[in-house]
Amino acid sequence: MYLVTAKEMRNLDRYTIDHLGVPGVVLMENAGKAVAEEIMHRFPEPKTAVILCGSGNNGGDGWVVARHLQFRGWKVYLWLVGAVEKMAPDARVFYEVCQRLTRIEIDPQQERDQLRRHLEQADVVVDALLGTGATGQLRPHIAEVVALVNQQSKAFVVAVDLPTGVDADTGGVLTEAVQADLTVTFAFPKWGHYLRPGADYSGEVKVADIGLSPCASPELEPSARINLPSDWQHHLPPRSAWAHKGTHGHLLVVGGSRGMLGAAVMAGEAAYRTGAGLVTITVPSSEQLPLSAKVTQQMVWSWPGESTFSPDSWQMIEERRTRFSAVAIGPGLGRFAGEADWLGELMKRMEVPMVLDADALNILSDHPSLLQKRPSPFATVLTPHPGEMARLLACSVAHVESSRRQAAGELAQKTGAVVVLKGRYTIVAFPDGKQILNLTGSPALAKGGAGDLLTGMIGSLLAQRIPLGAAVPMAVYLHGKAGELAVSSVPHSVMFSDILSAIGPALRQCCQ
Ligand SMILES: NC(=O)C1=CN([C@@H]2O[C@H](COP(=O)(O)OP(=O)(O)OC[C@H]3O[C@@H](n4cnc5c(N)ncnc54)[C@H](O)[C@@H]3O)[C@@H](O)[C@H]2O)[C@H](O)CC1
Ligand SMILES: [K+]
Repeated sequence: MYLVTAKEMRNLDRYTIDHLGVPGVVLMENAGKAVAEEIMHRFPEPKTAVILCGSGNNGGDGWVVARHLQFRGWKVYLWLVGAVEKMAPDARVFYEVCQRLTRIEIDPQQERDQLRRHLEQADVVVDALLGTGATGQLRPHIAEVVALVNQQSKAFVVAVDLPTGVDADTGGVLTEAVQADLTVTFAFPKWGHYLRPGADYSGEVKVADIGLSPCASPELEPSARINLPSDWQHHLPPRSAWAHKGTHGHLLVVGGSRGMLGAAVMAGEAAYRTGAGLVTITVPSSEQLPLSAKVTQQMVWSWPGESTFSPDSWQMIEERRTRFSAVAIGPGLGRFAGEADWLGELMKRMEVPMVLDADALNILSDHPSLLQKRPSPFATVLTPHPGEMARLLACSVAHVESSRRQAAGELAQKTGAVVVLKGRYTIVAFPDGKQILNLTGSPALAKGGAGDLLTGMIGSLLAQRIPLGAAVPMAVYLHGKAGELAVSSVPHSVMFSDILSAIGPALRQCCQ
């Protein structure tokens, strides 16, 4: 499923209407009917609705909603918040239909008390004021109505396409926004539904098919998609009875400096749970004994070094590096003298797909040119959380969080790496500009170790030679799904072991 900007949506709209010749009023009828049906699905018995319509096509959808509800016995209070003479032509068609059906309140400022009375009676409020056509700060007459809607607390608020006041592309709030319980959007979800604060105003998001062309042509193809198993599940076929431990790749996990062994162990365990045939963890030689006491299934390989990695010991890598089909660097890596040369040399010598996380990312922040050492065509995946992203982009965390889509895209295009910007609704950004938004996840993942698990899962699927474009979104989806399935009682008490145990059930749900 695509995830679109307002411009991409308009392009698809225009293609369907102008090129294919589907009348806009047909799309509008389908849109409004879809909203009415979602409302009646939640309220099977006729109730009272206040429907607030702007003068654009978002308002046009609102007139259609009003007609369908009224035909099904609802008491409908209809308000035009805008100027009739400025009404969009398609909207006008349905406005005039409603005029023949019922009284329409025209909203001059002095009618606020009447609007308050209607809102007090409402079981449902439909926000059809502004949709993807909103630009700039809300004009005062709209902002005042938004405030009135948010002041009432009884009604179930349904936003048409977008909550009025939410920017379709950034999720930013234009002055203020309607706090919706449900948003019914059309054809494809918009970025604003899943970027804060827009995500918080959208409530539950339902996508309605209104008969829009799925995708007109390559140049009209949106650049983003929602992460769905249907896009990659065929890359993880059932296991062959003839498989052996060498069949499913060998991941090398590099990390686990003194006091941080657990991170490397969690990454390694997650890699096995996600299907890797073999997993080796390499730690500084001083940590080999304690690590060996902590692990059973992972193999342990000691790297010369006292508590951290000795930067000049490449003999063994040359002897063993061809055993591995992917490498994950970072879980519990720590910082150490000579780190940049060490990481650069490792990135150069490991001619396999690589995932970099945690302190490997922090070293990169200080030495961005290290990425140029990566031999082509071997893929590199960076998995920053917002703090690491801020360091990589030399900006503030607040800036990253207020422009997640742009930040992830910028780093991917600048580095040529695949970027996984973690957080609620993780974004996977590819160097070619394509992006994937992931909707799975749970507050249970907001704990130490969750990132290490994801690193191991990405490394595991890369080690299994699953194509990059499938391996990364698959791991991100499964990680979030495991976080959901791990919650047996409350998210507060979930341990990494619960998430680890839930990887199998998540795989079964998505890939069998
Ligand atoms: N395929 C589809 O997605 C369909 C979508 N439909 C609906 O159409 C709107 C987009 O309609 P559009 O006319 O382009 O814009 P809006 O109605 O969202 O708003 C334009 C309207 O609002 C005024 N305005 C703009 N900015 C502001 C502001 N900051 N403050 C106040 N007023 C503002 C502007 O002057 C216009 O009057 C989409 O969201 C869907 O709901 C189609 O109905 C069906 C196909
Ligand atoms: K709206």
